[in-house]
Amino acid sequence: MDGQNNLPLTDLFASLTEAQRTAVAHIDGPMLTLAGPGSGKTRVVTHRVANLVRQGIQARNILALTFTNKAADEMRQRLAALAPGQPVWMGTFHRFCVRTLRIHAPLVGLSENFSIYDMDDSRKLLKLVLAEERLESTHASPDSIAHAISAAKNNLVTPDKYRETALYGSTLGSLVERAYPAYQRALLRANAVDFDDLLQHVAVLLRENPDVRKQQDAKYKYILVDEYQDTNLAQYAIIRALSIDYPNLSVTGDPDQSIYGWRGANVRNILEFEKDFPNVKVVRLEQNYRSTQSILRVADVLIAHNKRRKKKRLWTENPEGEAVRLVCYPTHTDEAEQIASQIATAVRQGKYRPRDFAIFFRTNALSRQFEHALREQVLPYQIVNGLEFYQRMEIKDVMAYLHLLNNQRDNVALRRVINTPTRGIGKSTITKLQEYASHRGLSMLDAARQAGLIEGLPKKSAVAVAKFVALIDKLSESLTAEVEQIVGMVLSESGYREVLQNSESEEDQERLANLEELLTAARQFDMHNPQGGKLEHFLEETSLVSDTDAWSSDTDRVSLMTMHAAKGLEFPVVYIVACEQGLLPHERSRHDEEKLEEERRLLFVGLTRARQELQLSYAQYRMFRGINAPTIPSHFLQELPRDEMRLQEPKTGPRRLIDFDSQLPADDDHLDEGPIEHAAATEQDISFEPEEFSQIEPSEARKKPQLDKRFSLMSGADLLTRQADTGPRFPPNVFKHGMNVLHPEHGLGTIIALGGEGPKRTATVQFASDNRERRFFLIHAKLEPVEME
Ligand SMILES: Nc1ncnc2c1ncn2[C@@H]1O[C@H](COP(=O)(O)OP(=O)(O)OP(=O)(O)O)[C@@H](O)[C@H]1O
Repeated sequence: MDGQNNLPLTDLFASLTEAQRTAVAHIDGPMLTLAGPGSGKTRVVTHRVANLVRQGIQARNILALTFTNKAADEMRQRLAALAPGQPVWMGTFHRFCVRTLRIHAPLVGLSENFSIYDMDDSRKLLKLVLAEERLESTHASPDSIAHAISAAKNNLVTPDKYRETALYGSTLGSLVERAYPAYQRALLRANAVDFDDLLQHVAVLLRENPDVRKQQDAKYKYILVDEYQDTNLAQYAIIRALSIDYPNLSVTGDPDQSIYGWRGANVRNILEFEKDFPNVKVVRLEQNYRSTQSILRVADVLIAHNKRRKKKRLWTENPEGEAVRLVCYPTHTDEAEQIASQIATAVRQGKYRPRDFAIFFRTNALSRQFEHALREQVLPYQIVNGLEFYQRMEIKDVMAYLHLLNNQRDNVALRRVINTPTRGIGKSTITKLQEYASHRGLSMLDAARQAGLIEGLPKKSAVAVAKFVALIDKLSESLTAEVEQIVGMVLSESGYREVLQNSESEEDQERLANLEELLTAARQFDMHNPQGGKLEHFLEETSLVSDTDAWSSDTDRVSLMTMHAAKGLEFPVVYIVACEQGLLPHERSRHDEEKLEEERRLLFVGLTRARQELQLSYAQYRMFRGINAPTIPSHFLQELPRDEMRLQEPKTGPRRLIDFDSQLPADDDHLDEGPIEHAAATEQDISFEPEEFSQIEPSEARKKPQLDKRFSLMSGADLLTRQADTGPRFPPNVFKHGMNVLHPEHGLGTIIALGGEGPKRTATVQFASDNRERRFFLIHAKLEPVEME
C-alpha cells in the first residue's frame, strides 16, 4: 500500500452495482468489459484505476488510454476526487504514441522535434511527391492514393510489404506501391509524421526493438483501454506488445458503438479479444443508468437490425419517461425554427436550461440553419467542432510558422509561409529551392540559406529569400520564450498582423479576431505549464485536438454537434435532425451492407446520449449543398417501434401523391437544349404555412395507422424496388399547364408550358428553388404532380 488511501474501500465501491464492482475489483490478468451505452463504463475505468492505486500498485505503472482528450481530462478529474495526486498516465492513443516516439525517435529515423502533419498537410506533401515521382494519374486521385496509404498504415503494412496486399496488381495498387515509399521518404526528410505514422511507427518500434518493448511493458504493467471497439490493428498491436510480460490488459467497449470503421477501426478487435486472451475475464455491464425506458427501447429495437453483432440485453430501472418523438417538418427551415422555438419555450418555462439540450446531425454542413434559428431565439449555443478552428487559413498560417521554428526541416510548413504574407517569392523560386534541396539532400530552409548559389535564381528573388531566412533566424532566438510571446512575435515580425489590420475587409477583421483566440489558447497553455511549456508541446496539443475536445461542459449553452462528436457525452434532451436517406444513412454507405450497419450504430450512439427526452426528425424538403429538393425519410426510421412513439406530421403543405426515390441519379432527365431563358438564381427557400402539426399519441397510434400514407416511410427494400423501376412514373398526359410538380433534385416547380405529343411530350417547369426553367421529356422525367393546400 502506498498510503494514498483517501476513501475507505467500502466508499469506493458503494456507488457501484454488482457487475461494476466485479470489474473494478479485478487486479491481475486480462479483462474484457462488454458494456452497453450508459452502463457506467467510464465510471468503472476511473474507479478501477483508483482501486489499483489503493491496492498498492504504483500510479506510474498504470496507463489509461481514452478516445478523446476530453475523456482523459474528465477521467483525470474524477480520479483526482477518488485518489488525489496520482501520476497515472491518461490520454489518447495518439498522445501516448507521440510521447513514446519523442523518446525513441532515432529508432524510426526521426529527430525528437518532429512535426505532426494533419490531413491537409499530408495531402499537400503527397501531391508534391506524386508530381516529383511523375505518378499523377487520371486513374487514381491523390485522395484515393492517400486513403490506400492510410489503410496500409493502419493495418501495419510497411512500404516494403505493400506487394503482399490485396490491392497489389490493380491500377491503384501499383501507383500506391510506388507512391507510398516516396511519401514515407519525404515525411522522414521533413522530420514529420502523419496521424497514421504515430501509431505505425510505435507499433513497428515495439516489434523491432525487443529491449524497448520489454522496458515499456515493465513500465506500464496495468493498461486500461476505453472505447476499445474503435481501435484499429496498429493500436491493437501496440497494446498487445505492451502486455506480454505483464498481461494486465483491460479493455472496455461496446461493439454496437463502433463508428470509426472508415478510419480503420476494426470491430473484430473486440469480438476476438476472447480468442487472443484465452484466460480473459469477461464482465458484462448491461444495466443502463442514463436513459428512460422509452428511449432505451427505441435504441434497442434499432440496433437489433444489425446482423453482425453480439446480442446484448439493454435494460434500465429508470422511469418509462416520455414517448420518443418522431417529427416530420415541411422544410429544413421549419425543422430548425420549431426546434429552436421549443427549446426557447422550455427554457422560458424553467423546465430546462440551455445546456440541457443537444442537437445532433450527421454532418457539420447541416449546422448553419440551426445556428441561425437559435440566434433568432436569442439562445446561447456552442458548436462542437474543435478541428474546425485549427483548419482556418490564418490559424494554419501562423501554426506553420511555429512548426517551422520548432522543426526547421518541415518543408510543408516552409512552403506555406515563405510568401505569406506576400514578400515577392514566387512559384518558380519555390520550385528552384525545392529542386536544389532534393538534389543535395537538404531541407528547403537550408537550400534557402544558399539562395545566392542557386543557378538561375534572379538576384531579386535571392534577396527576398535571404530576408525570409533572416526572419526565421530572428524568430528562432525566442524559441524558449512563453508560447504566447512566440505567437505574438510571429504575428508582428512576419507582418501578418499588419496586413490584416490595414485591410478594410470584414473577413480580414474576423481573421484578426481568430488570431486573438489563438493567442488566448497560447496563454492558457502557458498558464497550465508554468514550468515553461515547450512550443513543441503546444504544437502537439493543437495537432491532436478532436472535435469533441471543443465541447465545454461548464457553459450554459445548447450544444450542436455531429453524432461522431457526441460519442461518450450525455444530455437531458436530444434532437436528432435530418434523418433522411443520403444524410443518415450517409450516401456513401448506400451499397455497402457493412457501412450501413456502421451508420445504424452511429444513430444508436446518438439515441443513447439522451437521458430524458428524445426527438428524431426529418424534413420533406431540404436545401442541401445549394439545392432545395424533396427528401426521403431515413429507412432507419422505418425500423423504429413507431407504435410506441409520438408521431407528428404537418397538417398542411405540399401533399405528395406518392413517395418516391430521390436517390435516383439526378440531372439526367431534363433537356438542356432549347432556348430557355434563365432568370437569375435566387437562394430563396420554399416556405410553407401555416406551420400546424397534427399529433398522434402512442396509445392512439396503436389503434390507427400512424402516418398518413402520403408521408409513409419507405423501407430499404421499397427503395431498391423503386430504383429498379425504370418505367415512366406518371403517364405524360397526366401533366397539365399550371400544375405544381416535384422533381427529386430541383424541388417544387410549376408547369409553364407543354409541347409535343405521345412519348415526345415535353413540359417546361419553372422551379421555385432557383427560379430557373427546365424542359423535360415527360416519358423519362422524374416529375411528380403535387397538390398544394
Ligand atoms: N452505479 C451507478 N449508479 C448510478 N448512476 C450510475 C451508475 N453507474 C453509472 N451511472 C451514471 O450513468 C451515466 C452513464 O455512465 P457512464 O458515462 O460512465 O457510461 P458509459 O458506459 O461510459 O456510457 P457510453 O458508452 O454510452 O458513453 C452517468 O450519468 C453515470 O453517472
